[in-house]
Amino acid sequence: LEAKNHFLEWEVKHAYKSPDCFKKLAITINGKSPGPTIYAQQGDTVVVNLTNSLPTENVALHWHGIRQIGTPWSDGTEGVTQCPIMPGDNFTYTFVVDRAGTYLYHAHYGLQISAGLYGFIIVSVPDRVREPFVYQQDESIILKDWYHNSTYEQATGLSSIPFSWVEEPQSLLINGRGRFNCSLLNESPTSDSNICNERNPECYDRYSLNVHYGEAFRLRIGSLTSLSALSFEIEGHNMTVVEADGNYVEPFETKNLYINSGETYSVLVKADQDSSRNYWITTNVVSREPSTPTGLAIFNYYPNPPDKDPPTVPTTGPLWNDTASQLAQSRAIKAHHDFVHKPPLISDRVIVLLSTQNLIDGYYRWSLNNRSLVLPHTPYLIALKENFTDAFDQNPPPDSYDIHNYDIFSAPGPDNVNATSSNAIYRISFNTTVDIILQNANTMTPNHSETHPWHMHGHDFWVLGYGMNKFDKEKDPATYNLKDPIMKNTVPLYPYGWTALRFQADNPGVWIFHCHIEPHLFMGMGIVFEAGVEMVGTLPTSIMGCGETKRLIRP
Ligand SMILES: O=C1O[C@H]([C@@H](O)CO)C(O)=C1O
Repeated sequence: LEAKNHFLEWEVKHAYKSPDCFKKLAITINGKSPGPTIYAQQGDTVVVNLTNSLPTENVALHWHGIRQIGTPWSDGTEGVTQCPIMPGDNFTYTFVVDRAGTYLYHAHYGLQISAGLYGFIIVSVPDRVREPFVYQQDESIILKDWYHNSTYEQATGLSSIPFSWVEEPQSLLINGRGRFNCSLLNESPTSDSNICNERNPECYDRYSLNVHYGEAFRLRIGSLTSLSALSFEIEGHNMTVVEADGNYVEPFETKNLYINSGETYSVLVKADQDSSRNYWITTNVVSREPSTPTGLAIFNYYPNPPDKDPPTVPTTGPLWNDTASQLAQSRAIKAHHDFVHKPPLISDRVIVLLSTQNLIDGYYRWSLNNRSLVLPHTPYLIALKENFTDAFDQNPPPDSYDIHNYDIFSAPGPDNVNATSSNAIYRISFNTTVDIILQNANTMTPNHSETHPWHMHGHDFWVLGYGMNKFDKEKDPATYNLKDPIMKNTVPLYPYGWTALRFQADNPGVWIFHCHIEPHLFMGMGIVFEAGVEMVGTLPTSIMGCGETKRLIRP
């Protein structure tokens, strides 16, 4: 059977949207937020011709979980793999979806995920290939936190003195739908009553998942929240987790699924409850003290009306600060016994990344080993291929931090002058095995440490383990799961804890590894690494046009 090509024409443009009844300027694809779902089969080629119709703003689109083997210039990461797509310009992304599974796409520029530029990529198995579970129906739910102020105000606050944090979102959206309580706004009679209006045709009914009694279905759940870690549940129904980030999971049952920004899961659900009524589908903020109401959708048993509210009070989810239960679920996620990819037993290099919040020149920034990432004007991929050594700092960042003296439990004071902004990158020998130990610490607020979902481009990594407190390089590696670790592309780092990963640097290119909380990446929370860039083929000139690359495309 032949692989297919999918040709998609996408126009990125502004539109007023009211997904939770509050009218907001959003960034859409062909007028939609979330954008269209890409459905393809393993081995197919996806071609997206993107036109940037934003009048005053650049754009870039990342294909999250797609490794871009042989096409590192299609990764869609502005400053790393391409110049941004300017207003009025267009750019063609071409890539192979080489593995079945549940993936995402989203903007990789500014705070455009927060503005609504996101969607699903669903890749089915080849014909005649069986998955390790059966289901009658394949459904999907994409989760989003939603802010009412503009992403321009947010970006300004994050990059100003005094610092102004984005705070908690106003709504949680399930498949792009929520319902904000407009009466909370206290609108004066003179204010525009169209700002928040439940009769607005854009303010839809709740999303409704329609099932027949007795059926089993697969539910794909993806999160592209800007900030919030979430718990997801279907009232009265347990879920069996079977897929994580495109990899089959040794099945386990749970009442609620924890999901961080950038993660995808598939769960199996049996419609075996009282079919004379509907049930709530709920999502709640965890990890940060919530002030956002529960996100709601309806689990609808045929033949009840799809929009009929269930007779019960919606579930409020687990305690937001029950880190132990989140950690327990993370540890329960292992590779399916028939789909174990064994990691190499030893690594060639260990990079320990201490994650801290610091003041740099009075600005709030996040740093890894005291380096806060700022992207250069010349994308790394082009700078490295063309040997533009002035394009970024050529001294590599450190592989560790001052482990003996740094106290991860105390807030770095404003007098911490060690952290600096940097565009330096890690150079990794091609095809070597690398461990990354993510080490969490206290923020600048006393007795406060946060959860960060870390996402790697171009690779899946093995999740070797999680622990609390300071990673001990003598003792903790003995606890690694080298037998059946799950492979993922996004993994949580818990408060005051560590997460250990291993990956094979086998994909030639330049890749970013970063916190998937969009404002945190904006504040420098990421690293960039290169491996095998000399093996990358001829770069398309369409990725050029900014920084020093201008000289490459002039005759
Ligand atoms: O980056 C962040 O800044 C704030 C707070 O730490 C300082 O206001 C917060 O909660 C973050 O996640």
